Amino acid sequence: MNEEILTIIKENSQSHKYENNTATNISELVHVSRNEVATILKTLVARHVLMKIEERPAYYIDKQVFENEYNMKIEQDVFKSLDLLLNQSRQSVRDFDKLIGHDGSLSDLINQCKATIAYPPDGLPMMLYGPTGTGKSFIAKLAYEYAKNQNLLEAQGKFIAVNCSEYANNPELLTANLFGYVKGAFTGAEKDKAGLIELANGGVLFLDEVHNLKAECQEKLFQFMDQSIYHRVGDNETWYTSKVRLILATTENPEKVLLKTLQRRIPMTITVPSLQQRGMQEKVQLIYSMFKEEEERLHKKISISTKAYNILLSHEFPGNIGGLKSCVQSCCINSLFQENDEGDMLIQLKSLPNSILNDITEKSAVYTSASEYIKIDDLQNFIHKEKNIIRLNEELMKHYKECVQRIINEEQCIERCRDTVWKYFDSTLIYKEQEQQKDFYQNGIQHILDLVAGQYKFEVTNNDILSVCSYLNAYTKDYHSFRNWSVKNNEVVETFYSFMKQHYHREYSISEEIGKYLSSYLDMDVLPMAMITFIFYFQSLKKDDTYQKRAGVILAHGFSTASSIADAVNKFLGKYVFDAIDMPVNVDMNSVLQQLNSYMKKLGKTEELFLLVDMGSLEEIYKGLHLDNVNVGIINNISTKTALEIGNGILQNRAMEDIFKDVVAYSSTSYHIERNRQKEKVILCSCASGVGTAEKLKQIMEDSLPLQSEISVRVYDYNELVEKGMNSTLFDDYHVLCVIGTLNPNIEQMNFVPIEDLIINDCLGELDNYLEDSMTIEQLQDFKKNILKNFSLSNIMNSLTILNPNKLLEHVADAIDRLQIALDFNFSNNTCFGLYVHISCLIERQVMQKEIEIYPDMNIFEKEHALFISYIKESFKDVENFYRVTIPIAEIGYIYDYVRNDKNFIERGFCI
Ligand SMILES: Nc1ncnc2c1ncn2[C@@H]1O[C@H](COP(=O)(O)OP(=O)(O)OP(=O)(O)O)[C@@H](O)[C@H]1O
Repeated sequence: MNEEILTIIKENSQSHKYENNTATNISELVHVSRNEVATILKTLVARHVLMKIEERPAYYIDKQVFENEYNMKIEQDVFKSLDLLLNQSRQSVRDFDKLIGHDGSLSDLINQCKATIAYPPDGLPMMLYGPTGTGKSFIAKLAYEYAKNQNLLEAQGKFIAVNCSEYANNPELLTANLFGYVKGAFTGAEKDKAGLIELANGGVLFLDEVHNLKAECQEKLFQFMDQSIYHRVGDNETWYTSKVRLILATTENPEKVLLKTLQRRIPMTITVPSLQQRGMQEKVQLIYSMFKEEEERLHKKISISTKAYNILLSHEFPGNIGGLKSCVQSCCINSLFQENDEGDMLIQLKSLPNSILNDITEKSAVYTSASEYIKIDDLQNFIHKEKNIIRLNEELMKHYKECVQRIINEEQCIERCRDTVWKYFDSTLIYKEQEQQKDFYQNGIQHILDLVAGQYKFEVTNNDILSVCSYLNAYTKDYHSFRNWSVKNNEVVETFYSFMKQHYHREYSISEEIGKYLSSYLDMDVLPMAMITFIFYFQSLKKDDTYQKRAGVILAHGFSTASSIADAVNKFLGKYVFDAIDMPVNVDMNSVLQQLNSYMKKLGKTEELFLLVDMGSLEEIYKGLHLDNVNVGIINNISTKTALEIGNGILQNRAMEDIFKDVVAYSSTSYHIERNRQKEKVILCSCASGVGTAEKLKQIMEDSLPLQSEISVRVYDYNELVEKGMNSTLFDDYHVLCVIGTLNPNIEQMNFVPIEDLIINDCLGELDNYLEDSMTIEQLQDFKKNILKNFSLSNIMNSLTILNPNKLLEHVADAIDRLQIALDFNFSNNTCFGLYVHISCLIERQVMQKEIEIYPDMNIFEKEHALFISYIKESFKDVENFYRVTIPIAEIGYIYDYVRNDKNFIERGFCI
């Protein structure tokens, strides 16, 4: 019982949900009376295992967890409030540990400070150089505290700070205040006075904004630095001495503002980074601690809207940490009377100072799925990420152990783990780092992900790169704890890892591959628990289209038969083609089917699945599969050789049946194809004028389709359509509702709508016949309305050609007029229209030098229709001259097809 209670309290303590650890809550969870739980809790407090917070209702915190987190020892076991406990933890923090970033961006700086101030015998002068508000004064004060704590200073040694900019207009006064003066040294010097240098004797003198020191004062100062002696102002005789550790600070480049002689006497210049350079983790910590201070000051809890919070995180404060701090304070003042039902003060977007609101730009876009308001205390969850990574391990392990103990099933286990990992990765993305901050490390990871993505056919987004970087950052920072944790849990991690391999072969292979690259490129040793985390994360990666269309899986009995074959074949093919499912040797058919069906569920929208099995009745398998809109080909008795042949066929995009037939011909395999895929309904755009025209036509059609229509539009080469007719493989994959184009391909059983019908004739009624089964009445009406709008002649011309459509039409109309005169008959409106469009596209093709060179039986056409060819040449002479093109015979052939299909031409029985 104690164990169970302790686990609950530990978990809540780790996630800072302390308030959940009340006796009542716990008694409900463990199904034991509240009194009994209260007695147990009391004993645990007495044994210093738990701390009691005596609020109403009282709650409990795991002492060890708290002590580890705050890196301190707590003597007391009972506290009146949580704030008192937190206060104690804060007060116990010594000197440099008070700096946020002491274990991060400022750790080198702190080491430099420590070494300089402790340098024997009396420390060395140091210069802190950095933009305003970055913490130079704070660091100087902490350096003093450090020296004090290390007994480097005399007992009475003080910290004296002087801001030189306050004396900018009166440099003499600064010199006098620093070095002291004697009576009569200047008007008003009524008696001798010791300077600050003397006051600081045995302690630290901090000179801020030192670039304001005039040359004279600088000279006096370096003499003091050299020999620890100086004159008071007005007395050049007496030497005074003082033992002071000097810290100087400036926002200006010391090399430009200080005398060389002074510079030489400052051996250590320490650069303090700007707020932007501190990284997201430290920003969160700063915001947290600033609001925490305000909570204490105002005796109120604070919640902040995610929008306001994200702006605080991403805004570039010119005043750096100081600027952020004043912004936090302004927010609190502006929201003093803004409360929610729980009495929390609410910081909203409107609480931000106007200067920041006016500056909100695109780059403030932040990625968080958190709820609308965040409690300041909850920000803690985003801090200590290094420890979070161990907590993440713990949580994953907990789900897995529950699965092993059969408290939850495998599916639930995977779902919970995935959820946990995604939430973790989400929280690392609260703020998108800016592009220019990409460092070598990030570039390396991007390169690795790109390499692996190419091989495994998935897409990598910028967020993926940031997420992986962020995880690996935390991982390297806390590598030792991670390794210790792994050693302790080694056995379970190993079985967990093979469990993952069995269920997610593809993601497993991706993680392994990335692990290998990380080790060879970035010298990183990725432990199995980190691999497991990646396997869960990579389940979210979007597979690219080719993978999406055709998938392959090898299913075999034996510990690693399937995965060995799959790995070998994938390596050989240089692409990830096959997933693998390893089945225990004596497993029954039901379990096989169960595995397969859950695999099919994971697969998503695949059109074809190649299922390679080692044995078993094909019939038994396909009858047990839940197939939904996917064609499945099952082949048995597979080997590495047959798998390789099939993999090759998949990559070459050969038809499933052809691939299987080839394999069966030389091996003792058999196959069965279960066609279950519903063909996609399409409208085909195919134009004699070329694929380019068809593409543009497709665009207009797509713009006209109603939003929710299940019909899509595809382009198909006109000549291929004419040549192959219904035998084209296109019809295996698609249910073609109709073809729209400039010239009828004359295929039986195929509906054709000439483009001109969409423009001039009210022939849209015909579309009803073709589309009524695939669209609702409303959708059809919308579609037709959009067509009428989008298919005006000028719109078509504008979309189809890059040439000036008005000029082009004028020329074409003239040429067609001439052709009609030569032929001595008038084309029907439809033919005219078709010819306008066709010939305009034809001219554009010539101009762009993309002419059509083939016309079926061209030689015969040339011989038999010489007269027609000469008419065209004559009629289009001006067009040819104007555009400097020559209309080739093949193109004339297609013009002839228009003319020959004209109803007036047919009626008059012409033959030219
Ligand atoms: N690392 C840090 N952790 C916590 N608080 C910090 C940190 N750095 C600075 N601060 C806080 O930010 C505020 C500004 O710091 P500080 O005045 O020391 O900056 P500065 O560089 O001396 O500025 P200036 O150049 O304008 O004098 C102070 O309130 C300080 O306590």
